[in-house]
Amino acid sequence: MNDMRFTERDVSANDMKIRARDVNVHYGTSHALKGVDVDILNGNVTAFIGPSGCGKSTFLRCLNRMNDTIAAAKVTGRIELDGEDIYDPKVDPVQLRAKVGMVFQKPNPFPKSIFDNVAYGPKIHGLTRSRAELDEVVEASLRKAALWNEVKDRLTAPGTGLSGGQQQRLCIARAIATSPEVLLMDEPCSALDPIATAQVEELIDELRSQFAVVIVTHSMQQAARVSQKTAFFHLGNLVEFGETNQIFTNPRDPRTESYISGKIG
Ligand SMILES: Nc1ncnc2c1ncn2[C@@H]1O[C@H](COP(=O)(O)OP(=O)(O)OP(=O)(O)O)[C@@H](O)[C@H]1O
Repeated sequence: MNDMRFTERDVSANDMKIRARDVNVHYGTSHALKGVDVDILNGNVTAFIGPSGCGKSTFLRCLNRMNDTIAAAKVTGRIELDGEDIYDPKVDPVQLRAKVGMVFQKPNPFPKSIFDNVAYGPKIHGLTRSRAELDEVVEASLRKAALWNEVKDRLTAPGTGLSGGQQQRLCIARAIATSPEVLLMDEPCSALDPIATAQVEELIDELRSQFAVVIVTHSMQQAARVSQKTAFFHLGNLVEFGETNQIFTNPRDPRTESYISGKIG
């Protein structure tokens, strides 16, 4: 299949989840992200790669307005979720973040029980009407996060007592308990050992059948393993965006080539 046909298929209205156009971010006078255009598609894992400080996390945080929480950050441009402008003043960022969930680099369970960590989002968003329904959501979320079998007999134990890899899967369960449409993951495996990393990577592949997944990673091997689309950032610019296989085997921009061959970064 040639690239043009891929492009036509990929941008069909059903596949498009997030459409970002001319996104710029300034932190005070520093121009951290420069005119970025990206399409995030349903059923895909999209990896953001690039050297430290190139703007990957800054752009990721634009997608659920987490930059709103950073006083110095000013975001311009347009980002649509299902065709709706997420920066429209009518949009409630808390509701938006239930639809566009996020998992951070360091597992950060709340100082609550395993059950309450997962139940928190459905409770504050009023998504369940009874205790039985809440129990179902918690179990389903822990199952989707591949953690249920390890914790089902100790749901009242503190989430912080789990291993690092289990804590990260708990955070994934917490993020998916509100039935998000997009899951943003900022270096989700960087604090994990190789076994826990493999478990989370396997999970990411399963999750993409339910949500669009976006992952920031420093590991090119991980990007190649888990993603279908890759965006390469450099000095605040989106240099190249395309099929992961093409980016890693036949990059079009010399800067991408230098990065994947280890010459920059
Ligand atoms: N809260 C902030 N205040 C001021 N500047 C920031 C802030 N967060 C990021 N920056 C700056 O914006 C630029 C992009 O940072 P960002 O964290 O998005 O890069 P990154 O590609 O995710 O880096 P890394 O791979 O090291 O996490 C950097 O120059 C960084 O110093």
